[in-house]
Amino acid sequence: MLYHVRMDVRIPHDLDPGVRADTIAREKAYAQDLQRAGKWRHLWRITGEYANVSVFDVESHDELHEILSGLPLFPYMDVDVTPLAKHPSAIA
Ligand SMILES: O=C(O)C[C@H]1C=CC(=O)O1
Repeated sequence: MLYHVRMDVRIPHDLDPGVRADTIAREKAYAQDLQRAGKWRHLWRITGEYANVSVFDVESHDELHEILSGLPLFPYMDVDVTPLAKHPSAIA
């Protein structure tokens, strides 16, 4: 099942710089592991924003929820999920 996910990152300005750097480093490792596993199929920066659009390929709503809620930056994100279905005119 494919899902379009938009993540807007809102890290508080007063967060300890060490905690910030550690959280971002853990987020990167977590995201790259999921990409290698084929679960996180696309990851794009939205130009000019601390936000991304992503496409996930997972088995269920529950699996996606588990992945998203496990993001180290999850406490500092607004997440918007859109389930994707096949378009009848798509050729691939
Ligand atoms: O920077 C972001 O968009 C947030 C998050 C998503 C992947 C990652 O490494 O960080």
